[in-house]
Amino acid sequence: MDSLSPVIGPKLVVPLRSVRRILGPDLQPNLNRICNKNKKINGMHAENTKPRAASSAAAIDFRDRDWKSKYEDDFQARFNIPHLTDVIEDALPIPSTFCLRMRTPTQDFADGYINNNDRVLLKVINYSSPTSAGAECIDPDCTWVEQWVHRAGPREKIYFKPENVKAAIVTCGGLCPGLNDVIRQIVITLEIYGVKKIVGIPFGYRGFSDKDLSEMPLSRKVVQNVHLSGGSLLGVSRGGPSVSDIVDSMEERGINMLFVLGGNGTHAGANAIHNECRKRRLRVAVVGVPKTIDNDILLMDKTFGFDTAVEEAQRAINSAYIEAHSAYHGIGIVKLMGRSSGFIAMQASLASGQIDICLIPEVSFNLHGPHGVLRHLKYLLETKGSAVVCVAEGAGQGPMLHMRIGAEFPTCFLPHVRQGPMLHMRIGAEFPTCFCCILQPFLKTNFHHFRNFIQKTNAKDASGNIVFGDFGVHLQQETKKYFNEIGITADVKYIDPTYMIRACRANASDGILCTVLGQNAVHGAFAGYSGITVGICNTHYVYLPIPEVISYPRAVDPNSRMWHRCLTSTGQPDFLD
Ligand SMILES: Nc1ncnc2c1ncn2[C@@H]1O[C@H](COP(=O)(O)OP(=O)(O)OP(=O)(O)O)[C@@H](O)[C@H]1O
Ligand SMILES: O=P(O)(O)OC[C@H]1O[C@](O)(CO)[C@@H](O)[C@@H]1O
Ligand SMILES: [Mg+2]
Repeated sequence: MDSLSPVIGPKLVVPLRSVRRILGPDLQPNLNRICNKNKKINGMHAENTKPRAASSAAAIDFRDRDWKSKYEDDFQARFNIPHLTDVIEDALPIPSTFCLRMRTPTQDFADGYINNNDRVLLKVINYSSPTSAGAECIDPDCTWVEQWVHRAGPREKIYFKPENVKAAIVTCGGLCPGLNDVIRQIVITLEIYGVKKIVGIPFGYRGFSDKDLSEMPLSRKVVQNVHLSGGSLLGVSRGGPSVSDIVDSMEERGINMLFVLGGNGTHAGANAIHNECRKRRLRVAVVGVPKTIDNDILLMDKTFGFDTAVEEAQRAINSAYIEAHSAYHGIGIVKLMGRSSGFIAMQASLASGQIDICLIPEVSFNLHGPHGVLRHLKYLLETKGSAVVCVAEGAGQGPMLHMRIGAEFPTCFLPHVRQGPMLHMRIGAEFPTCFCCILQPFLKTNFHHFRNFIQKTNAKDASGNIVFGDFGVHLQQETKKYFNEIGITADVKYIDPTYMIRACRANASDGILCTVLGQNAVHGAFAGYSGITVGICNTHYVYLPIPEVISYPRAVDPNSRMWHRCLTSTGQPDFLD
């Protein structure tokens, strides 16, 4: 297959540390060598720099007549969900103690169990061409390939006797609307199975090691009304003890079911805890519930809290609109969360219909220059009299690099990533600039053209996440400066509702999502699964192996219908030279 043929797949954002992890120890020196070599040849024309690994070592040989069935088998193996019996041969099932039967059963009341072989289709669109908007294709012909994942829900056989269970719940990372709803449902469902020992670990993973923090006994009575307020009953934190210390602590406390509520960092921790438990041959189920208002977890329709955050953001946007609309030459700027994904900003802009410019991390833009954001603001003041800008926290931190693996990015560098997906990386913060020069001949966009990005801070939070400079403040200052310089009056108002959109109670749709996810987490643990997480795919609830949902953060696809709808709604041009 021609290495430059248009193979289109799902989009991904890969931070540098992930690139290094994906490359593996064998290929890492290549990355380093390319970077070092490029430092020496700095100044050379990009056209003259031939990448070492430009040839595509295709992951799939599409000439093989069986490639499709091989792909489907491989997919099935990847999405197989780990079970206690994989390592503990003598773990025997017992009939489920989860029962909704009425005291006087009627004939039409089904048990409601899920068969272990039930599956949900992950991708439901049959794209007829790689050029169809948002197409996710495996091969150049965009052949229909079935991708099935495990259906979530209660099983007829369970692998834990409720009287022997000590279940623990921990909430990690930042706050998210709905945490209390999930905690509540986990506790209620555990009690229906007959579990008596349920505890909360205070303040995230930290609660496993901090001797001053004691576990919180939980029962239906304790959690009955917790969903009526936001935050987490248990508290949250970033950073914390090592995985082996966490598992030591679990052994000491006799915890054999652990429910972990958190984002991609928390899930990486949960998977490591699951692996450590396996290594020690412990009969423990570790089940995650994805929590992130950023909606940056792969494969799911959405994560809980996201809808609420978008809804809360409406108030800030509406205030910005009123302020801007009521002022002479008013400009309202609203900054919303989204470290590496612009879902909140995009959806909030779409929902409000009041946004003129939406800036997200996944889409590069120039602030200054003839086609920059500031020039467009001037145009909006001249034509509309006011303007409202919605900016995601991670926007403007550096130009984005978009490459299709196989077609533009050498697949030999990414042996574990399937042919076809797009790479979206923030140059500088997530992708080394020197490596980028090497790839320049293959890139559609010349990243040298982008300028006026915010200064890198190099700061990290306790979990190792990059802390970005405040682009909202930067945009406000640059806007004021620009209009001052060109002698046009502009009344610039900046609203930062950052914590207000997440420190609130879940709305009704998130409330339902949390309820179902919490219940399914308990069903998964009792069914003997571990190292899994729960999610909603195409409106159905599923169990997924943790590594598959956190291999990189989910990002807005700049070629997706949704981003195009957002552009249609705002009417903004691209801000490229
Ligand atoms: N690779 C990892 N292995 C083990 N533990 C991790 C890993 N990454 C993060 N953690 C732990 O997971 C917890 C939460 O991580 P983090 O602060 O990144 O939040 P998160 O789960 O990604 O949620 P949010 O969406 O709010 O950022 C922290 O206690 C951190 O120490
Ligand atoms: O200030 P905190 O608590 O670290 O949380 C902020 C972060 O939370 C998130 O919403 C989710 O990780 C990020 O977008 C944001 O950077
Ligand atoms: Mg995270």
